[in-house]
Amino acid sequence: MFNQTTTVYAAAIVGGGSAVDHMMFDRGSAGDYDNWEKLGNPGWGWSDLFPYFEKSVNFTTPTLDQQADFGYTYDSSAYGGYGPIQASYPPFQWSQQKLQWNGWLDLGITAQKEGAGGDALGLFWIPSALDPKTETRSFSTLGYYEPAVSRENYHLLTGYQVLEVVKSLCNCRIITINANKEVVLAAGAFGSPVLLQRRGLGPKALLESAGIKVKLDLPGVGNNLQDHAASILLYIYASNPVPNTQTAARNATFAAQIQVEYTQNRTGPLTVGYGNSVVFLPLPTIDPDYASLLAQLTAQDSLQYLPPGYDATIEKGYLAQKDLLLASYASNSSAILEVFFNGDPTTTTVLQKPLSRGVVTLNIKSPYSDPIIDPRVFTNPIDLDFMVAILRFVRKWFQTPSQAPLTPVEIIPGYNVTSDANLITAILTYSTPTIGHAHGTCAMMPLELGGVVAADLTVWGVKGLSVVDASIMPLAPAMHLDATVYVIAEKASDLIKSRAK
Ligand SMILES: Cc1cc2nc3c(=O)[nH]c(=O)nc-3n(C[C@H](O)[C@H](O)[C@H](O)COP(=O)(O)OP(=O)(O)OC[C@H]3O[C@@H](n4cnc5c(N)ncnc54)[C@H](O)[C@@H]3O)c2cc1C
Repeated sequence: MFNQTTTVYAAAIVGGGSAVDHMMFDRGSAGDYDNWEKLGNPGWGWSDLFPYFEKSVNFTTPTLDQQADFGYTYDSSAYGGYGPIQASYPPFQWSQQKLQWNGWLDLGITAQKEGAGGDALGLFWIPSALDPKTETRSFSTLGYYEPAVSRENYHLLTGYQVLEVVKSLCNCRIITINANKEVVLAAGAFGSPVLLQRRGLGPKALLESAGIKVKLDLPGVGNNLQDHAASILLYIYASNPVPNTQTAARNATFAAQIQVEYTQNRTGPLTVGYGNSVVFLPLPTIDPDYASLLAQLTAQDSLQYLPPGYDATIEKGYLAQKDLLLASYASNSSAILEVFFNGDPTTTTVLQKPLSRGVVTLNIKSPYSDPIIDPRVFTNPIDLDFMVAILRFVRKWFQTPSQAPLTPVEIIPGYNVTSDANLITAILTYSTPTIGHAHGTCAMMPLELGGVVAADLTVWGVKGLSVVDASIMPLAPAMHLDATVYVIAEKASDLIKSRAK
């Protein structure tokens, strides 16, 4: 990013990101999924996906005491099922979080009873992927793999890396696995496109430059990379009551106490993942001047900001996405900003619907080594304008009467940074291109829009090969991705079973 290299996180473990992530378990708004359907994917709108959300999760309601202590609200009808992934609220929250919560109310943000019913907007609680019986992480290995492990036709090979899809390689340390019916790739937004490229399925020019025989020129493979880039607003609370989110790091006695409390009672701060409070806001709420920004975007030649060498089909697909994004930005029911907060003053402000697009390619000099990831965040300058509006808005939150008892003091970027130009410099300095939400690199879209997989998740033009992971999401939804990745997998299982008949 910005001519620098940076660390990109990708889980290398059975269970993938769900085994290591922050356990925030939420869903996007209905319109985010409806946009997928509008991009030429019948069966992928909110009403089609809702049954799979219900099927994949088992939600446990917080106790009455927890509701009274922390203010948890929920609507069980958004969850329904008795699925493999446990969602629940931890029996602890930091007291400072209440003041932060009230700060949003001071700004006129509406508190929602529940965000999982297709209306993930405003201020609301989200559960953790947390088993309430053990107060431990609930994730795909426990929820989906372990119940199936005893099946004779199910084998998990650990300690191996997939090098290529279907190729005989004679080497004693390399094994070949043949598929009778279908190969399903689920290597994530960085892994899946590179496996396709190694197989000769991808942008022709890239494959030729890597010396790979082109089996099918599929320009979209590895393109359309999106993530939720975030800027950090570093505050301290000068009057921060102890204990607070920092106490365990600074006080060994407290750290030991909370460890004992967790081990003995399964209560206390160690039951909390990252946190359970979020605010998701639309552009009109954040930026009073949003109409002129959108007029600029309408007039903008946005194709000039795409990665060089984009194929005409991908450009067409991007313009279709831009039309949907313009409508989303103007709407009060589509979020562009997320702030997740847990009582800590350091705040991550996350852009939910970026215009910029990145690229994942194999390393042309060494196709079997790690992929080359170019997130290209903020390459479309309007993304920076969004971030400027976002930072200005979130600063107001720190200045609300409710937060005053904590005495917030801005450290980064600092109160003297006020002009657009200086805020942009700060954003470029203090941002991360990823919060682990990479997606879009094997986009589910029609071939003529630069798509890689069809609405049944099979790779265009290839028999018996499908992709089932976050890489198929064509357009960034406003949420943390895990719950939706489970939904993609649940729907894929129905699709695979129906074509196996
Ligand atoms: C630090 C971090 C925090 C996050 N926090 C949250 C959160 O709180 N809530 C939330 O909802 N989401 C969160 N996410 C995002 C979420 O975890 C991911 O979006 C999600 O796991 C993506 O699922 P996936 O199946 O597409 O890919 P992954 O989960 O990445 O799974 C891909 C799997 O394929 C394996 N793989 C890749 N290449 C190969 C190969 N060649 N051979 C063999 N195996 C291979 C990988 O090891 C991995 O196990 C977070 C992500 C990160 C990194």
